[in-house]
Amino acid sequence: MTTPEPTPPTRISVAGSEGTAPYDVLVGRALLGELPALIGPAAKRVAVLHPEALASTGEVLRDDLADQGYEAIAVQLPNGEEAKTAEVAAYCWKALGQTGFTRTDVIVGVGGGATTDVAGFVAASWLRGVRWVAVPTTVLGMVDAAVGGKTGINTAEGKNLVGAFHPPAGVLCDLAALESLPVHDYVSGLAEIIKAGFIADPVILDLIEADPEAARSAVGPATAELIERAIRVKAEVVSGDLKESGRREILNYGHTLAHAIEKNERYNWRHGAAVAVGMVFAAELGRIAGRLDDATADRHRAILEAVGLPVTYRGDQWPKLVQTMRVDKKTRGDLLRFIVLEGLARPAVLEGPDPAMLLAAHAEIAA
Ligand SMILES: NC(=O)c1ccc[n+]([C@@H]2O[C@H](COP(=O)([O-])OP(=O)(O)OC[C@H]3O[C@@H](n4cnc5c(N)ncnc54)[C@H](O)[C@@H]3O)[C@@H](O)[C@H]2O)c1
Ligand SMILES: O=C(O)C(=O)C[C@@H](O)[C@H](O)[C@H](O)COP(=O)(O)O
Ligand SMILES: [Zn+2]
Repeated sequence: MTTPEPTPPTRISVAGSEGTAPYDVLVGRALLGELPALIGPAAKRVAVLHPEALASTGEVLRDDLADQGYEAIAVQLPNGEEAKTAEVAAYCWKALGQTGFTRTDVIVGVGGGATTDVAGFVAASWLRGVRWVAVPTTVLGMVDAAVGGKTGINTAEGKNLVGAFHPPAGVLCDLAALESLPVHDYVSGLAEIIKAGFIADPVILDLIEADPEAARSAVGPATAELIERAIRVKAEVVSGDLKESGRREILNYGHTLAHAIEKNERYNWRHGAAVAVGMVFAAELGRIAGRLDDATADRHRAILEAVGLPVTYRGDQWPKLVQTMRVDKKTRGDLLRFIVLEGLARPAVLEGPDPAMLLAAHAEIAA
C-alpha cells in the first residue's frame, strides 16, 4: 500500500501596500517546515511568543529553531485578552533587550488573536519595527487577527487603543491546531467567518446554514472551505487599504458595539461573542435606517443562534455602551459612524444616526 502524498497547503496572497511587502497566508497541515523560509536568512535570534495554554507548543518550537542554529527564546504570555496590556508588551521588550535582539532578528507569534496582536505590536515597536511571522492557532486568529497587519493592545479606556499597522512576513494556519481548541473558542471564531459572509461572501452563510452543527467542529466537512473563504475576504480587503483609509472599515461590521461590550465586561466575553451581538445590532440599525431588508436582517439572528453565539446583551448597560462607542476608531469628531448593510455583501457607512434610531436598534438586542 502506498502512503498518500501530503496535500499542499492553500496559499492566499495579501498584496503589499503603502510601502509594505506582500505576503502569503498558508492554510493546511504540518506547516511548520515553512517557518525557516519565513524567518529568512538574516536572522540570528528568534523569539517565540506564545500563551500559557500553548506552553508545550512554544517550547517545542523554540527547541526546533535552536536545533536549526537560531538563538531561540520562548516568551510565555498570559492567555487571551490578559496579554493585550502595556505591562505584557514591556515584559516582551525586556526579554528582547536581554537577548540582544537586533533589527534582523525575528518574532514568531503562536496563539490566538490576542497573542498575535501583542506579538505583532512588539514586533512593530521593537527598534521601530522588526520582522514577524504569525502562527494563528484559533479560528478567529486564522481568519481575521493574524491577517492584515493590525496589531495592538488595550488600555483602561478601551479596546485596541494603542497599536500599529505592521504586516507579518507570512501567516501559517495549521488546521490541526484547532483540534485542541475548546468549543467555546472555536465558535467565537465563527462570528468573524459569518461577518465575512455578510459583508462579502454569502456562500459562507449558505455553507453554515446547511449544517450549523458541523460548522462548530474543527473536522467538519466544510471547515477548511469556511476558513479559506473568510481569509480570502480579509486578504482582498486589506490588500487595497492597509491603513483603513476607506474600504477596510467594512471589516469593522458589528465591532462598534462589540468593543463597547467587551470593555463593559472587562474582557471576560470572547471577542467573537461580542461581535455576534454587535452584528445583530448593526443589522437592526440598517433595517431601522431603511437600508436593509427584513429577510437579511433576520438572517443574522438565525445563523448566529444556530451556531450557538449570543444575540442579546444586558439592557441596563446602554448609557455606558454609548459612551464607549463615542471613542470608537471610526468616529470623526462627534459623529458616530457604523458599518451597516444595504443588502447581502453590500456594506456601507451610516454616519451620525439619530439617537432614537440607536435606541430602537438597542431595544432589539436588549435582554
Ligand atoms: N488584528 C486584527 O485584525 C484582529 C482581528 C480580529 C480579532 N482580533 C483580536 O483577537 C482577539 C481574539 O482572538 P481569539 O478569539 O483567537 O482569542 P484568544 O487569543 O483570546 O484565545 C482564546 C483562548 O484560547 C487559547 N488558545 C489559543 N489557541 C489554542 C489552541 N490551539 N488550543 C487550545 N487553546 C488555545 C488562548 O490561550 C486563549 O486562552 C481579540 O483580542 C481581538 O481583538 C484582532
Ligand atoms: O482588520 C480589520 O480592519 C478589522 O476591523 C478586523 C476586526 O475583526 C478586528 O477585531 C480588529 O482588531 C478591530 O480593529 P479596531 O481598529 O476596530 O480596533
Ligand atoms: Zn474582530
